[in-house]
Amino acid sequence: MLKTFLRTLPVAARAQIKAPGAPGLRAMGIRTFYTGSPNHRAQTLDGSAPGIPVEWTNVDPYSAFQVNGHRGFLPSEDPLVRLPPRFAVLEDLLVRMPLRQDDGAPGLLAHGELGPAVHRELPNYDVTNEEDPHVLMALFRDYTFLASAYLLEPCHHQFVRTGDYGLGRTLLPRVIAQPLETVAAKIGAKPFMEYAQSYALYNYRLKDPDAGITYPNLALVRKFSGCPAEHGFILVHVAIVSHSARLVEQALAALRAVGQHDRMAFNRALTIYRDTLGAINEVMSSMWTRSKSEDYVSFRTFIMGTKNQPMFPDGIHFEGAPAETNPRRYRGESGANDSIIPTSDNLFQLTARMPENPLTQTLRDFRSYRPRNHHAFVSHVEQEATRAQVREFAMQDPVSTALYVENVDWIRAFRHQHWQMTKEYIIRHTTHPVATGGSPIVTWLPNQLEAVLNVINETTAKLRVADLPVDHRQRIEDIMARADTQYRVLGREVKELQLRFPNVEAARPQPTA
Ligand code: HEM
Repeated sequence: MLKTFLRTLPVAARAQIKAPGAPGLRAMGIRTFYTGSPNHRAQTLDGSAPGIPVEWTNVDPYSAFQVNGHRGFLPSEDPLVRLPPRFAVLEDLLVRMPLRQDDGAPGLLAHGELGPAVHRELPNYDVTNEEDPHVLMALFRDYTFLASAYLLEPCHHQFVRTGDYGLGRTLLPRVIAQPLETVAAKIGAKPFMEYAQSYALYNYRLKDPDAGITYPNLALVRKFSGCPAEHGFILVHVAIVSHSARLVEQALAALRAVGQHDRMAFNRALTIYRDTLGAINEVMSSMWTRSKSEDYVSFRTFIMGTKNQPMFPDGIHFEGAPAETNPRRYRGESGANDSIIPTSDNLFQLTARMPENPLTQTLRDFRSYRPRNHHAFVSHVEQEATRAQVREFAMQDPVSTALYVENVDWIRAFRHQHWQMTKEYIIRHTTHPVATGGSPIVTWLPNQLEAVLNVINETTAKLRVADLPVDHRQRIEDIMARADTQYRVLGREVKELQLRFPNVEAARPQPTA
């Protein structure tokens, strides 16, 4: 089986794995769940984890993020918590950095001392020889934390004083810029803070290594603020994504079932997918209690991007980088870079039903800010669902149609709750027109929510509800009534908010990097 797997890798990768003294697949972050030959159930090389269908092959076998039915969108191994000792100064700066340190004392950011400390203390570490995927990922996490803290430190203080973000630092010093650029190139990321590879999914540790990835067992590695709301905000994302393995597995199972015209297998996959989305929505609800809404803006400043943001009207410069590569503009960290909703949108062919407008362009642009294997998986699901015509296949059978609608309704529920959170955590506390990822705050999220409500309305209009088995019938009737009301309320809300945010057009699209 190992031979079969090796044949699926690029030549250079094969040579490296087979080289004498090579660290082995696991140490290289390669946890495979595919055999490379079609129509087989996938197997793990160590024979331990549940398999997924083989149609999917991770495009980057070296990445610390392998998408599979064992870990879903989480990294293949829990994040590296501490950097190797040779990076002691960087480690020490990050420990002293948060507004409130672990011992309760104010950290460097609290008094605007991070910038001077970077200039005074940080050497220009040479990272060109770093190859271990987990060390690379930890370095990426840590340099992106430091870069964002450095660039946005003045904005934090201005916001605390005046409620306005003012201007950020625009020159990223070479001691951060150069190693960050090198590490980012090695892992195929943009050299800026990102949701999966830095802020959220590579930023947790297990309090008890033998217990599972559940919220109570999670702690943060890096922080900007150190307040409980920041802890809750980041780790609820991780707890949500801990359910994603099921989705990956069942998305592929559903695609395969369509290919084989296997109605029972399709309905089974959609049932498990639906119930997993239900569980995800439940964890999402825990955000309300685990991260207090009134505290969100106190740590949010540090996850802002440099694209479409008034704090960086001319972008930022990487010191020492070739002139033609400056200035840079990158979207900030955002849950929009999570892969659960994009995968679901693609599986149920919702992305294709989003309106053609700049807001939908933004949705696609967000998809490039994620690990290579996440991006490839999201695209793979889109291509395969389009090729197989998942929606069309579902519509040929009343129970499949009901299951399709019940899944889409959980996507609606996610977006609806998420929109309530955005109003409560952000819009209630600031008139800043742009979200951390650079999207216009009052129109972008409703663009997608409205499209999903449209799909529910269109699909249920074609369904003979009376013919459904009784449990589906009740659910579909509830879904129809709710979608109708939410559609009307959303339209009214957005109109009102646009009046309150006349400056929302400030979020005009800008070129990336
Ligand atoms: C207090 C909690 C949250 C708030 C205030 C919030 C806020 C936002 C905002 C403002 C956006 C717009 C994009 C941008 O940043 O420019 C966004 C997008 C997004 N966020 Fe969140 N978010 C929260 C929690 C979460 C969680 C826990 C997840 C789950 C992983 C998540 C997933 C997403 C997704 C998928 C999008 C894209 C929306 C779409 O496709 O319609 N968010 N979020």
